[in-house]
Amino acid sequence: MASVIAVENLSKTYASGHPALKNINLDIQQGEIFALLGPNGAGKTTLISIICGIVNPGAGQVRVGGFDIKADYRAARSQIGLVPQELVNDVFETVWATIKFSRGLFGKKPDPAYLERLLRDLSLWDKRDAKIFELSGGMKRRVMIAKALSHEPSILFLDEPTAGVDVELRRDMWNMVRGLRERGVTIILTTHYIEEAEEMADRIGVIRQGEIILVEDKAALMHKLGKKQLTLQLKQPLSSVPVELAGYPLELADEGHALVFTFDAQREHTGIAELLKDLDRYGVDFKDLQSSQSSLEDIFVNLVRTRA
Ligand SMILES: Nc1ncnc2c1ncn2[C@@H]1O[C@H](COP(=O)(O)OP(=O)(O)OP(=O)(O)O)[C@@H](O)[C@H]1O
Repeated sequence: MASVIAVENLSKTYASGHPALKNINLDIQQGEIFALLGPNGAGKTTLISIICGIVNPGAGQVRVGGFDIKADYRAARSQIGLVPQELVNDVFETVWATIKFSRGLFGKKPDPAYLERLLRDLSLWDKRDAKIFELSGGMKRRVMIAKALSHEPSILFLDEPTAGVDVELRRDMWNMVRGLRERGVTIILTTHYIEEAEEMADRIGVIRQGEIILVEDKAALMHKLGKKQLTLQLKQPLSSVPVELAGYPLELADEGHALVFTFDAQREHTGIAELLKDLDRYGVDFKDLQSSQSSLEDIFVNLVRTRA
């Protein structure tokens, strides 16, 4: 697959002297949904802002659709739609005027049919003649999305798209993102919500203190790092793991009422059969058992913690 965004050796130090990005290398593939995950202050917005030409890059090179963001700014920028974290709208304009104007900014020919479809998709058609200040917060956010898509970009950036939005809007957004992807639009989203990355992304990048510490196919990431746990509800509580079972990765939980065995689900030999035999041999009886797969959240927390 062709890469639509190529970031090479990108570093950024703000005037304050803060190194926000350190030698970032990243390729975004055409048509993928890429989730950039990272804690507060990791550099997500800085990276997006540089790619979109809002913040000056320091060292390094960024190409969008083959165009250098500095030398060919207009060509690069016209391919991008950006939904920023904060709401920025001229509040006295109508919804319709706002998106019509935004399209015009990119030198695109008027296309009322396209804009109508856009507003309908975002459940804003009924509000087309309303002024922005008359809208609810969620509707204003929808207008931001409509604005970002008004010039039919092939790449859409969503910076924390669902921070503070209700369940319904979040679901609508996810549906919209999937619909856009089906039409070949490349989507890059930043998020704190790991469930969002888990639900939406094809690939996940983790950024921490200005460095990309991991880029991986979501499925491969979960496959590679995902551990499974077997939880046994004990008939009699234990005060400690019996010494005879010390060789197993076991932990007590639920105040001694449960025994948790962590294993690698990818290995052929999980050790479960031996464990169950040994539990029987050493008289540890259980009344129930269940297994669970670690979520991307567990993986992410572990990753950030182990690198800290
Ligand atoms: N204009 C600026 N001047 C100086 N420092 C800045 C500026 N903008 C951001 N920073 C700093 O750069 C670092 C990265 O900030 P950035 O906004 O890119 O992080 P983020 O990952 O988007 O965080 P969040 O999840 O909180 O939005 C932070 O330490 C921040 O304080």
